[in-house]
Amino acid sequence: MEATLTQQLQFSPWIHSKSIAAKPKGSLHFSRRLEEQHMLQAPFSFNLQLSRRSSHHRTVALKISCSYKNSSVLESGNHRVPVDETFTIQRKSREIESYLNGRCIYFVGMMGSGKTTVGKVLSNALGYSFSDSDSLVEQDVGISVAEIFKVYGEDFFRERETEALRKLSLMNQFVISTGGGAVTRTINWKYMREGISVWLDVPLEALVKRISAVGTNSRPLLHNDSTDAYSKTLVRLSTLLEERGEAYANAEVRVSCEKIAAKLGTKDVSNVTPMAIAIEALEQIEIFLKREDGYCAF
Ligand SMILES: Nc1ncnc2c1ncn2[C@@H]1O[C@H](COP(=O)(O)OP(=O)(O)O)[C@@H](O)[C@H]1O
Ligand SMILES: O=C(O)C1=C[C@@H](OP(=O)(O)O)[C@@H](O)[C@H](O)C1
Repeated sequence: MEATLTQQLQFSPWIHSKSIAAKPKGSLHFSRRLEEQHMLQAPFSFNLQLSRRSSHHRTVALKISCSYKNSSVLESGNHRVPVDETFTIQRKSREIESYLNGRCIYFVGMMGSGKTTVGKVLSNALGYSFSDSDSLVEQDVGISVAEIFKVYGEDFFRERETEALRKLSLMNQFVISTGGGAVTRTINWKYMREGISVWLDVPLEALVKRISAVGTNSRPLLHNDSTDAYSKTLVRLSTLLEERGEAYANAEVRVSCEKIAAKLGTKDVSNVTPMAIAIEALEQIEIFLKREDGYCAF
């Protein structure tokens, strides 16, 4: 989808033909006639076009034109500059905030899918607080998730995880990173439905690469004594994804990293930044709200 915003700026600065002519070829140049005169005052207009493609990488087209005594004496080529993602996420956040009406956003997804990383980016953009259900459990029990699994077992952890989600369901204006296994319990969905659940759908290979980069110490379900941690992590994550795939699909919103990468013209999701994912999450949440007609602007 292309949409352009054209901004005409007219002003008449003093222009020194030599300084402009010194610019690299193809950027700005004067016709020959002007070069004899070193100083002139000419009506000078900028033409800025913000072109919006379907992806988050919008660009600004800068076209400069200048006329002197009713004849064009200066022209520039089209210059396209990427518009910073920060501008985009701030704009999207402002657009959606009143629709959200303070409801929490719950990120669900496999270990390593970016729930915490993207969650912090989004909370910052929305001016929401950020919370991580794992951290709440650790604060409640007083030891790490890995130690909880070791000392009390997974069932104990799952009970504490549900309690953390129950407490979070009473909050407003939070972005919440849930543990990768939160989707496995129906009761957890009851709590997450108080807000909007967003599934970060990341390909298995990317998950393994990301987790291998930081190690599996904090993820007890991936603990292994194998010398080849990468392949063990791959096998374990693949099994978990197989078991949970349908559960993640219960989320109201899905953010596909592969689709974002495709919009960027690549198949490599490692080029997809947390900011780009957060922007896509906002766009998909907006679509969800409009489809459900569930938003009520103030
Ligand atoms: N879009 C991304 N591109 C590259 N690395 C990422 C991206 N999102 C997260 N990561 C990295 O992946 C690892 C896991 O991210 P994290 O946010 O902790 O995932 P989760 O909370 O879902 O387990 C971290 O090292 C993080 O820096
Ligand atoms: O997938 C899982 O079952 C788990 C994921 C972990 O959270 P992250 O998704 O933040 O790693 C943590 O809740 C626990 O180790 C169990």
